[in-house]
Amino acid sequence: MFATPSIDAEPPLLEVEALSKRFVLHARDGLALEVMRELSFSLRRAECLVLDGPSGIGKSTLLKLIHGDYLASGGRIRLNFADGPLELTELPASAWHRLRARTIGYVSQFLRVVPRVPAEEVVIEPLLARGVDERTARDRAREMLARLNLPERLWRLPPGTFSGGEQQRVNLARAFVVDYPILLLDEPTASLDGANREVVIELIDRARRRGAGMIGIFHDPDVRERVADRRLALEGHLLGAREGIRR
Ligand SMILES: Nc1ncnc2c1ncn2[C@@H]1O[C@H](COP(=O)(O)OP(=O)(O)OP(=O)(O)O)[C@@H](O)[C@H]1O
Repeated sequence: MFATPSIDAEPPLLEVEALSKRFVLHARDGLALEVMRELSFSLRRAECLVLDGPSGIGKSTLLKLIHGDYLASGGRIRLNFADGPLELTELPASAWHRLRARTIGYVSQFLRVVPRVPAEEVVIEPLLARGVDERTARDRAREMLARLNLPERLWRLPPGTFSGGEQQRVNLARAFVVDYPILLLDEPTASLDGANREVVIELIDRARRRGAGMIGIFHDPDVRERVADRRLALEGHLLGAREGIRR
């Protein structure tokens, strides 16, 4: 008898094994802050994994480790592509730019604005980086900004002076305008009103339907409930700062 291939036979999109992180505070006489110890989990295609756990437990740190903003102190992060696995913890610094442009989208808590670059160009940039022609990129960026209800009069202005919610919507447009296989969402609805929260929930549903794997932090319990396919409680795996300080 031959085994029937099933979707479960597919390797997970992302595998995290025994991931650890300690920050060494050089300005504090080399004090080490242990934030994560041997965390293991996996992320499948077409799912939204929601991180649970109290403030300071390491949720944002986990997203930053996967996005390559922080170096792991131990363990592995593996991406399984159709043509084989890629070990992110061994990736040279020069390869990260391409990986972020093509594979891992990230909505950070705060928009990192580049002075004088208008909102529309901020959203177009990841499309151009993926080789989309300028006309199509502009149309798609405008469509996404309109979908997120950013007033058209703001599109040609740099977002540095925008309100928190307006900046957050530029950030969201930049991440959702591209069909990233993996999306990391750090409080994407924190500064939004109810109507725009609904738009984000729809964008997450749409990303799930096209097969994206998402890891998200959502403080709003209603949003958390509605978007989560699975939850990952960090308490069991992580040390809070209280226990973590060691020399
Ligand atoms: N760059 C850094 N240097 C030193 N310590 C850091 C750094 N980044 C995070 N930490 C510490 O790591 C711990 C976890 O922080 P993190 O932001 O990941 O928590 P969180 O669970 O996302 O919290 P919140 O829900 O409040 O956003 C905190 O004690 C924080 O002070």
